[in-house]
Amino acid sequence: MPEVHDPLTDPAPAHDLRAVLRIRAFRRLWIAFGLSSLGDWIGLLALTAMAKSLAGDDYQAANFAIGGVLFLRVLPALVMGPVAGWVADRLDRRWTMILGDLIRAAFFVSIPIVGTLTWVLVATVLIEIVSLVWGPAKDASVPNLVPRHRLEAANQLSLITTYGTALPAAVIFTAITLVSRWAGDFAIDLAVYVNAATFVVSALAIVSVAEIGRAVHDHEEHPTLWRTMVEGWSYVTSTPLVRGLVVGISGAFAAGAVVIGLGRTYVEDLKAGDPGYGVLFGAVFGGLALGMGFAPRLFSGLSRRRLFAAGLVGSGICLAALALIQQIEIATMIAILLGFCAGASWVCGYTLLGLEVPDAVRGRTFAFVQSAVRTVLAVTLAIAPFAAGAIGRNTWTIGGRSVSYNGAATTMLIAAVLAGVIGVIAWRQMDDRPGVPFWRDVRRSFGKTPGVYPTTGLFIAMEGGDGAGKSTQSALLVEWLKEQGQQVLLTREPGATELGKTLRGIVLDPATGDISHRAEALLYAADKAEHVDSVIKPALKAGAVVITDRYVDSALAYQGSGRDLDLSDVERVNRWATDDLRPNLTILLDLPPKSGLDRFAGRDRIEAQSHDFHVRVRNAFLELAAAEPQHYLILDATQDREELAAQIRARLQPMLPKVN
Ligand SMILES: Nc1ncnc2c1ncn2[C@@H]1O[C@H](COP(=O)(O)OP(=O)(O)O)[C@@H](O)[C@H]1O
Ligand SMILES: Cc1cn([C@H]2C[C@H](O)[C@@H](COP(=O)(O)OP(=O)(O)O)O2)c(=O)[nH]c1=O
Repeated sequence: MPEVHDPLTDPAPAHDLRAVLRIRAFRRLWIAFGLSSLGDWIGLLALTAMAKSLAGDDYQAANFAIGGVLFLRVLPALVMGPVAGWVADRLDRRWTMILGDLIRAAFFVSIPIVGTLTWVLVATVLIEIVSLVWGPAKDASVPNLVPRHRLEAANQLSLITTYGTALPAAVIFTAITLVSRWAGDFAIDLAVYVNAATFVVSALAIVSVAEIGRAVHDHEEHPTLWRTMVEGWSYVTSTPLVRGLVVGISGAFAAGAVVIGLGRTYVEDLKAGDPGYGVLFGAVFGGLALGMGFAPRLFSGLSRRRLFAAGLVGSGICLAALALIQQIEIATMIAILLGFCAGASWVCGYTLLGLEVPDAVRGRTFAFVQSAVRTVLAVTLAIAPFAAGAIGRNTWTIGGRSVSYNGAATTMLIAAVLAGVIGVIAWRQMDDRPGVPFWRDVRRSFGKTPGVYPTTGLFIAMEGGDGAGKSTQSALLVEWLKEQGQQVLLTREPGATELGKTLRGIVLDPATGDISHRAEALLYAADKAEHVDSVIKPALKAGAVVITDRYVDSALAYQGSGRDLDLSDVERVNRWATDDLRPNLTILLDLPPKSGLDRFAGRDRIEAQSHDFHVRVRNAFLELAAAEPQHYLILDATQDREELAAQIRARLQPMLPKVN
């Protein structure tokens, strides 16, 4: 693909992943990185399989060998993570990556040639150490290749690629082992060679990215792992919600890790061999990707906290089913479901952490979570196979029938119970909708219709807390749109119609006092119904750009989450009221509630609600946006007016109706 555009002026929105890939240098680095990740996963599968076969037929020895490989994979990161970053900062990044790839390729080639278990283990550690320097060199060069506003999308792409390549790796591994089954152990050797080849190709790809250049030495301090852990720990332990989240996220990881750690012997017990292992591994990671990608959208009406805890309990149930149902085809289905549940929890946990942890400690908290997850991963990967080996193969004779029950399945069952217990504890600590039965929530949140998006004109909603700057930005936007020759209508809720004015008087006048929350929701909904029918729809039909200052999201946030109403009830009422007409784009001006309310002095009936109420409202807005990112532009409203206006214009430019 030739470089036909300037990445700085690419009009695509900042979160558009394809726009990052249009940047040639980044695209090449990404290809190299994708290949290395793919190679890494194939290598992991091949080395565990090799460790097993080198350990011989002894169940215990095989489990110990696999546990050893997996544990040694994560050990260097634990011990040397921060040091590796420091080293990477002092070397030429491009050469670090090229040599890193070549060295890893050489180590992988050496493994089948030497062919001893000791060398498998030693080489695993050495390869991992090289990877540890390679990773930060790559991460640090990305900001030099992409413009600032695309950095987040670039990071997201890196993350997706790191975990996403596990699935094709599993497919390739399975294919190699199936095709060359007749070749015995050579199949595994072949997988290791394929893996080495991916590193060589990756090195070649990096040779062509001259832009990476020499590391600009910065003096930014890298906090030690120890300090990160201590600071994160003190914040996490003193905040119940965050404590629940961290324990839960670690639990979700541990559930996945148990399957990976025990998978090799588990499939052996089911007589499914190497191809079976590849399939099971791919199933867990495929499910994980599905859960991360689709669960929040699939259950968009379910509170994130509930989805988080439900995912954990679900992982536990799947793990138990996996232990009890000893049949490879069914086990594969369950493994997908298990990955899905763990992925749903993981992504909700991360979103919630992002929402609930204040700016000042967020960096440290995330660093703590990363370290905690690595530790849990290392411990689980190491302990699970050892526990399985220690339990061994058991056969009991009950009533004349012999029942065999093996260490791998027993250990999974124990882990299942632990995951379930953690899920229930997380549920208890975090449930934000006590009294509303879970299944009713699920039923209502599932399988919603997608809503109606206008095809003539353009419908834009401004949303955000009180004082976020919606009126200011709406006015600036109207001015710009008119300059572009657009027909524009600026309107607002509540109070844009005659009926609306009366309703606005009632809902906002402090003299109204406390009214039933359902009545309040219905008054706002009545204002919307009149607004949509008599103002918004006719203007859109005439081809205008309609900007509304507040719309349905305000009702979902203020009445659905601020008040103690059922979010899905509020949603249904509002869908009905608006004929399910949705904005083509919602601009969310995000601001901590206090900053917004400090911008002015008077308080109407809603603004006078408690601080907690406004925090719930803010989080609800962010969750709505996170569930459907393609229809949202989230802006940090602490920026100055002009900066905000420029970002809004950049996002809207490609969406505007054609002017004759
Ligand atoms: N980006 C900004 N930075 C600082 N103050 C702002 C900004 N945008 C608006 N304001 C001020 O904040 C107050 C609330 O802005 P307004 O646009 O009325 O918010 P909203 O319509 O969301 O309630 C006004 O006094 C406005 O001048
Ligand atoms: C549209 C809408 C607004 N509201 C609230 C949010 C605001 O506090 C108030 C509208 O007040 P308004 O003064 O128009 O908004 P702002 O303070 O942002 O300029 O009504 C709801 O609770 N539900 C809704 O559906």
